[in-house]
Amino acid sequence: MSEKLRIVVGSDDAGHAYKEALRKDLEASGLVATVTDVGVDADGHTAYPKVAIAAAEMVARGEADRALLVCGTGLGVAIAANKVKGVRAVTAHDSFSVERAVLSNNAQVLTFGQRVVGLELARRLASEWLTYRFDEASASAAKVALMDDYENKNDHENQQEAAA
Ligand SMILES: O=C[C@H](O)[C@H](O)COP(=O)(O)O
Repeated sequence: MSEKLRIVVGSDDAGHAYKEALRKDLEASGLVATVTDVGVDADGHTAYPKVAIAAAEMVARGEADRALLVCGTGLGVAIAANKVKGVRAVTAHDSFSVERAVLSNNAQVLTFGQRVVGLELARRLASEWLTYRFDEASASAAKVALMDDYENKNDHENQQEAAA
């Protein structure tokens, strides 16, 4: 098995219970090096974009390998995490999508909806997720690179416009 993963977990209040359960599973996993919890705590009411962006920024800075985020649907935290440059976040509630999120899309962020998926399925999907590693030599790598190219090109053009 590849190197152990550094994982950041986060949720809003709608995803708090699942985030707590998943964090405990991750902490007990032999495939995980570290778990960082960016909230919320039991009394927390931080809006989902703030938590998701904080977690995704840790991934973008290289402080975490992956993030596992939970909100009511999983959608809001995915949308917010995808605003962070270099981050690919997906919501996936089935086994095949979780596998392909890593092997096809090199997504570093997986999100669940506490109001959508059962807890035991979410726990199983998270444990499967830990076993996958993106293969930079695979045919999928060139497709992922197209997204990075687009993001970097836009960034460069925006910087040039700002400087003009
Ligand atoms: O995507 C958003 C989440 O589901 C969130 O937990 C709930 O958001 P809402 O309160 O705006 O419906």
